[in-house]
Amino acid sequence: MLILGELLLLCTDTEHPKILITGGLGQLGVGLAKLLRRKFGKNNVILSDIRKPPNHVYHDGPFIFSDILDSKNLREIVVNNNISWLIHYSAVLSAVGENNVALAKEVNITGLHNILDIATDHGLRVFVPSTIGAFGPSSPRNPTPELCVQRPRTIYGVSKVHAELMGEYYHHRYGLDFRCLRYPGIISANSNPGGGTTDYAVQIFHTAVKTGCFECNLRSDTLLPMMYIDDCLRATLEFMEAPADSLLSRTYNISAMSFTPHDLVQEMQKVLPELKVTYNVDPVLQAIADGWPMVLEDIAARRDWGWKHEFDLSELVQTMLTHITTSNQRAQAN
Ligand SMILES: NC(=O)C1=CN([C@@H]2O[C@H](COP(=O)(O)OP(=O)(O)OC[C@H]3O[C@@H](n4cnc5c(N)ncnc54)[C@H](O)[C@@H]3O)[C@@H](O)[C@H]2O)C=CC1
Ligand SMILES: CC(=O)[C@H](N)C(=O)O
Repeated sequence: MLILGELLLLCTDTEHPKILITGGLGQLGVGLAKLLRRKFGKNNVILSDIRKPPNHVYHDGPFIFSDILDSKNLREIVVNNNISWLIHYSAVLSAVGENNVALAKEVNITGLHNILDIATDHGLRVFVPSTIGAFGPSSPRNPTPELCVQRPRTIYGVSKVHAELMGEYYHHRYGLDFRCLRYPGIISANSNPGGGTTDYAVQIFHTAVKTGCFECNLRSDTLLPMMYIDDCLRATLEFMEAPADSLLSRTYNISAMSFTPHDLVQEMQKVLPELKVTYNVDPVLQAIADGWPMVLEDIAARRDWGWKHEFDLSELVQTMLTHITTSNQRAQAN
């Protein structure tokens, strides 16, 4: 006969999803693993990547090597660990992708095919993030609705539209529980961005605190949708938990705020009045940003599964500066 403790353990094990995060050592994966582990238990969330994790990540919970291009190995990991949710974070982002189209095609398209096939074969719930980069210059840019023309001009954007369409196709054709959010540019203090067009909005905080100045690679009036990482990760968890019958769509925009470099600098100068910012525009990045949404409309996410952001520009700036200043002080003290 089972004693109460064993019974409770069995219930928790069956109630909690067993989650694999691919590409987990990038800007977003470690934070998501922390959030999911808090909710579902440390051992129910496996972080994976093709790189060696820093010590604190290795000791925080299960980590394994997984190359999404090795479909046999990926399948073994899913089967051996009884995975039920797959969070597919591996990707080559917009700026890196324009410098290496072949790599972006392989990781973002071939890799995605492996993920969708394995998720379908094993009945997984699969999350694939899309991006504001899935829109292009012919999309309405202010605001950009959920459903509109999508003709991106980057390999990153093309591969993300492909992911949205393939995932929705697998959902309708094979019943795959595919879920996709179009993230804005994500701002985080403890993790670095992986080579995108919106990276300036993270780098500016670190450089400003360290040196008091910053050289921005986008024009001062470039309006783009952005979100603080805590909102992004919470949205991902809430969306994954949403009952399937509440989801009228499988791909949603999510939005929090839009700002230009000028707006961001003005807000930062309220705390760092001496901050000096100069502009040295990168024409490749500027052309990408000029084709992306200025404001993302997210009515459907708010209506269907209750999405609500918490951080606006002033909260973002205060939180980022507090985090960075505190961790710099801690590093200096050690
Ligand atoms: N960070 C952002 O502002 C936004 C991110 N997203 C999406 O969210 C997801 C996560 O983004 P980030 O963490 O910022 O990306 P990132 O570029 O920081 O990290 C991507 C990770 O993928 C890994 N990776 C590359 N090739 C791989 C392979 N063959 N097998 C397994 N892993 C591989 C890399 O080692 C890296 O750790 C991506 O799909 C990205 O497109 C979408 C919109 C905004
Ligand atoms: C918005 C994104 O998808 C990413 N941060 C990028 O700039 O490529």
